[in-house]
This record gives sequence, C-alpha cells and structure tokens, in this order.
Amino acid sequence: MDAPAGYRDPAGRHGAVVLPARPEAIAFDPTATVLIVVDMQNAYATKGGYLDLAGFDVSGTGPVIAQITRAVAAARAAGITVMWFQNGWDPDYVEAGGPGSPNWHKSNALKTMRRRPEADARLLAKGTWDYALVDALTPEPGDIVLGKPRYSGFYNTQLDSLLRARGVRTLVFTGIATNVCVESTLRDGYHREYFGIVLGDATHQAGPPALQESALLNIETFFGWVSDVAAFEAALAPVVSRAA
Ligand SMILES: C/C(=C/NC(N)=O)C(=O)O
Repeated sequence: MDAPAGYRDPAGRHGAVVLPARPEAIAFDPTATVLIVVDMQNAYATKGGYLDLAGFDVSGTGPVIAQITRAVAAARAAGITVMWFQNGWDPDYVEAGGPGSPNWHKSNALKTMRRRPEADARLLAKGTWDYALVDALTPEPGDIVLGKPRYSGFYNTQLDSLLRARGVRTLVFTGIATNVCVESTLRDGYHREYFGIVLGDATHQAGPPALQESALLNIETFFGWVSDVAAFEAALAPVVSRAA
C-alpha cells in the first residue's frame, strides 16, 4: 500500500509504504529497510539439528521456511537488502565461552553436548551441517550473511555499522526463534533507534506455542510492530511494479 500523499515514515522521511501491523500500521522507506532472516540453520529448523536433539519441537518449521521464502522474494523484488544471520561458534567453542560465561550455563546446545557426550555432536559449530542454513533457503549475491556468537545480532558483530553505513532505519524480522534471537535482536535494535517489525507467520518459537504468542505480544506492546507475510507483499507491491 502506498502511503497517503505527503506521508512521512516515523523518522520523518517521504517515500514510505504503509504496512498494516499490530498495534497500528507502520510506515517504512524500502530504501532504508533490511529484511533479516534469523538463524534459519539446520540447528533450529531441521529434525536431527540442535533444537530437536535438545528436546524442542521443530515439526512446525516447514511452513515458516515457506513464508520466509515469500518474504525474501518480496524484499528482493522491492530492492530491499536481505541479511541472513547464522548463530554459532568456532569448532573449538572458544567463542561460546567457558564456565565464566552465562552462555556456557544457559545455552541448550552446549548443555545438550555436555549431557550426551556419547552422541559426539558438534552443535552450532562453524563448518558443520548443524550450523549450515537449511537447503531451502539460499543467500544470493548482494545479500549479507552475518555470523553471531550470542542471541542478539548486535552483540560482538558488525551489524550496527553495516546498517548505519546503508542508512537503514527499519528492520523486518523473520526466522527462528521468535522468543530468543528474533526478540533479542529486535530489542537491541530498539535501543539503537531502529524500528523493528516482525512478520509473525515467518517466525517460530523455541519452546511451547505459548512462547510464540507471548513474544509477539511483548514485541507489539513494548518494542515494535507485528505483521505478516501477505501484508508485507501487498505493501511492497506498488514499489515492485514501479521498479518493473
Ligand atoms: C534456543 C536458542 C535460540 N536461538 C535462536 N536463534 O533464537 C539457542 O540458540 O540456544
């Protein structure tokens, strides 16, 4: 949907499109927006990957992959940069931290490996199948692929510099897990003055379904906006047809 004449996005710029969202519609300038695909790795989305081995239900991730495929196609057609996050650590787990790091105590990947040493799993280690993005989602030239060592994509990465160098103000989120890395990154973005939008049907929680609901409610109430893939496609349609 094109913005009404004279409409400015919340940062005061013209050229915005308006996305129906909760708690209210949000305008964004596609040239100042990135679509972020959070951690769509085998670890999080495939049976036999980390979340599955740790006892989380990953049976609902197939539809999410399909929705992300649509969101990525819509973003690319509108000239929006696509960023792919990959969560994990070096093969020796130095970046994961030892007992002096809360990550060592809270990461269910590290805990699963300690609990089941006989499985000899190399969970979330760079270079492994577990760390790789799922086969159905492939970055293209021009996309940005960013590794990250903790839940927030802003922590110990170049994310903020990459965004600021491109004049980005709005972050549109898809991926896994809504209640962990999506929410952590969106919250950190909020505190750095980025507008955060989640496409709810292109995300999936780690844990029971109530966590999906509560993460989205928390985000729309305190940190950002929640929309869906069909609305994102429709909002971008005029931009795509102008570009064609
Ligand atoms: C549970 C979990 C979530 N990661 C994410 N990508 O949201 C983890 O990394 O342990």
